[in-house]
Amino acid sequence: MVIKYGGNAMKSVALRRAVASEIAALRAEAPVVVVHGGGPVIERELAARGIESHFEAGLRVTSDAAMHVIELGLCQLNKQLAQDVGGAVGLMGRDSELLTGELLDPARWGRVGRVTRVNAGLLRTLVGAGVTPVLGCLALAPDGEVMNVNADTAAGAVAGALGEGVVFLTDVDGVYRAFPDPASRAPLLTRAEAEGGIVEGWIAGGMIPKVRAALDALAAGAPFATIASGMGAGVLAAAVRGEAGTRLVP
Ligand SMILES: Nc1ncnc2c1ncn2[C@@H]1O[C@H](COP(=O)(O)OP(=O)(O)O)[C@@H](O)[C@H]1O
Ligand SMILES: CC(=O)N[C@@H](CCC(=O)OP(=O)(O)O)C(=O)O
Repeated sequence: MVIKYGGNAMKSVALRRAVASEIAALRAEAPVVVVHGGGPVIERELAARGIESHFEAGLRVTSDAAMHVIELGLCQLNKQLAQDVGGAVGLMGRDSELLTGELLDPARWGRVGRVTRVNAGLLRTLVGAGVTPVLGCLALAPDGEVMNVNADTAAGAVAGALGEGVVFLTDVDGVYRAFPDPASRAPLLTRAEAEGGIVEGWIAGGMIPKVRAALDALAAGAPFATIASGMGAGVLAAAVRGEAGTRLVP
């Protein structure tokens, strides 16, 4: 299965290690591919260099200078995560064309792209050799340079290409029908409900790319796609069993 890891669920070293050990424990049941972002690391690295960045429709507008810094930050995080998980190899999407794609609209977003092809064969080879791929979300653009891909989008594309289930770990227990009330968590959410939620506005901000990536993964053949919390012990395993989080259904 594919585990997407990023955002607030990696804000402290203790949390990062806790999530890594939950991911490592899951491998006793099924092989795992980790796809990660690193919004907090990116923010920190850009701020340290005085590079401002903002989001357009949930995607970070990425200048060439920002792209350079984002790659530095995410590559280092990638090595750290692979080490935390153990028995893993850290790679970026641009390595061996693991993730290739196209730029969305350079006039609007700079070097932001979407994934059109996944080197699923290499991921299967690594998993078959008993190694866990830990894949950073930066992909190869048609011009041979790196591009910035939202990590949820990248994880959804990987799950779809592998035909495997995906869990998106985040800082909330799933999709809430009345955010921020956790009692309003939807255990199941159909495509129609999710699309309605985006239009009506109760699914907003960073939840939109997660829901869209989950629906895209399902459409591409992933057997399940669940959004769950990376903040609590045991939640990941429960989410895989369908006992935590929000499972998107067709
Ligand atoms: N209906 C909703 N249910 C839960 N969270 C929501 C909802 N709508 C918007 N959100 C927001 O989405 C956030 C998760 O997205 P994001 O911050 O991008 O996560 P990550 O950084 O883990 O990828 C939540 O923390 C919450 O603020
Ligand atoms: C295009 C775009 O927005 N890319 C994201 C990539 C990292 C990411 O998605 O990280 P999280 O999963 O931690 O949010 C960004 O630059 O923040």
